This record gives sequence, structure tokens and C-alpha cells, in this order.
Amino acid sequence: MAEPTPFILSQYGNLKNLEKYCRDMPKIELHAHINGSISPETLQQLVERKKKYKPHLAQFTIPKRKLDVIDDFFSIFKFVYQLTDDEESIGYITESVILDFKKDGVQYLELRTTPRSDKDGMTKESYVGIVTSVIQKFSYPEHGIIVKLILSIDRRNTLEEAMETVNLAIKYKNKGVVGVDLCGDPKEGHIDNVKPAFIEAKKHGLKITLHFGEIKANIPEHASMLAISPDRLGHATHLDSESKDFISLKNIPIEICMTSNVLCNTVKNYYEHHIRDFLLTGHLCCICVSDI
Ligand SMILES: CNc1ncnc2c1ncn2[C@@H]1O[C@H](COP(=O)(O)O)[C@@H](O)[C@H]1O
Repeated sequence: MAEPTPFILSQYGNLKNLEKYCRDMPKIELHAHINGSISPETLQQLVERKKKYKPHLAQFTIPKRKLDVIDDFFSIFKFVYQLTDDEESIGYITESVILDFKKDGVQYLELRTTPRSDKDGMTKESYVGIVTSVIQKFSYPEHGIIVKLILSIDRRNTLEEAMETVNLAIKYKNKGVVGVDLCGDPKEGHIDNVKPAFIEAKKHGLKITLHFGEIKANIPEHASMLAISPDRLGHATHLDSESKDFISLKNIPIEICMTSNVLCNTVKNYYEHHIRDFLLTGHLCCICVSDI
């Protein structure tokens, strides 16, 4: 653990107290990918469950150090998805992710996930069905956490696949689905391939959040993305001046994911993080995790 700064020492005595203060503080979490938020302990349990049938998964370890490039991050999901390829695992990870956030003091949680099918029987609808049924278990006040769901459209999706996700979002609106997200490897796909799906989602009263400007190469897509009138934007790391002005004019809230950005190396370090610009102008931001 790093040495506490004089400020921390004066306010909290030591880093342990600061950690406790942060954990106890009631929080909201608005940007958390289910398959990206599985704790190392839960991943290990999934490995134990699967390794009899898929021995190569026994070698799976989560990289602990900073990644060189964001591409290294997306390749992790090739492994994670082999651990979560059936309804039982999906139900299990959803519950464990909710309980982990609750332990960390989160009182309002918006999870997001990309519906997936598997050749062994899981369909996109059964995936959404199991996730929403776990979320519904937490709908009683005694659980002390409110959980909602956003369905993600992967940037690589065809329009047909994106529409399928939106139709599921519409169908499961009364089971806790509140919105639709655009996510996935920022080097893949293009908003224009899936844009009509977002417009359809909006028509049905679903909220829209988009991963935005995670890498510089996404800038040419910004105008098309903003034309959807998104309700929130994720990351917003690289902004051109037109989109900066538009976001500020429309006061579109930003889901800021500092740890994720630094880990994936889309931002060099915390001191140079773009949250500074938003804070200086008083722009609405919410600090989120994105993944582990
Ligand atoms: C680092 N920033 C990021 N940028 C873009 N997409 C991300 C992401 N982190 C995660 N995902 C998206 O979320 C999926 C995993 O959760 P679900 O299977 O949906 O629950 C990943 O496959 C990726 O598409």
C-alpha cells in the first residue's frame, strides 16, 4: 500500500480508515458490465466447475498489472465467456456481482450485459430471463439495494442482432430493464451499422447510454452518436471540440471510469485523467467502475 499523503493522514489517520470511509459511503454505480465485474474468487469457482470439461481453462488468470493496450483487455473475455456459457453460471455471476457491489456500499446499481446464446441451449432470451429473475430477487427493500439492468449492443453486432437486443429490452422493461448501451471493442464496428436499433429503443421509452470516445479513432463517429440524443455517455475520454460543446450544451452526464481507463491504458495516469476537465466546468459526472 502506498504511503498516505499528509491530507489523508490529517483527515482519516491512515489509508485503512480511508478505505473504510469509501466503502461505507452510500454509492450509486451506473456503469458495470456483468461479465467484467466478476470477482477473482467467483472466477476461480467457475474455473473449478468447468475444468473437468474444459481443462485448458484451469490456466486462466486475471492480469493484475496495467495492460499495454486496450486490445489485451478484450481478449480476456474470450476466457470469461467460456466460464459463463450456461444459464446457471449467468444466474450465479449476476447474484455474486450484486452482492459484491452491496458489500462495497452501493445502494443503487445499474448493471449492464450483452445477451448471449450458446450452442448448448442458452438463448439470448433465456440469458435476459435469468439475469432479470436474479435482479427481481433483490427488489424487496430489506435487501438494501435497488438493481436495474441495461442491455448492451456490441459494436460488432449486425443491425438484426442489435434489434433482437432492443426487442428483448422492450419485452423485459417491466422486469427491470431501463436502457440500452453500445459497448465492445472500440476498434471494431461502427455506430451507423446499429443506429436504427437505438432509435427504436428510444421510441419505446428506453434510455440510451453509449461508450463514447474511448480511443481517438472513434472521433469520426461522434456526430452520428450524438444525433441519437443519448441520455448518458460512458468514458468520453477523447473529445473533439464539436462534441465537447454539444455535450456541454445538452448537459449529457458522463459515466467516468478512471480505474478502467488507467488499467486499459487509454489514459496514462490518474493525474492526467479527463475527469479534471469535467469537474472544472461543473459538468455532471458519475464515478463508475466499468469492470473489475
Ligand atoms: C474497458 N471498457 C470497455 N469498453 C467497451 N466495452 C466494454 C468495456 N468493458 C467491458 N465491455 C463490454 O462488456 C462485455 C463484458 O460484459 P457483458 O458480457 O456485457 O456482461 C465485453 O465483452 C465488452 O463488450
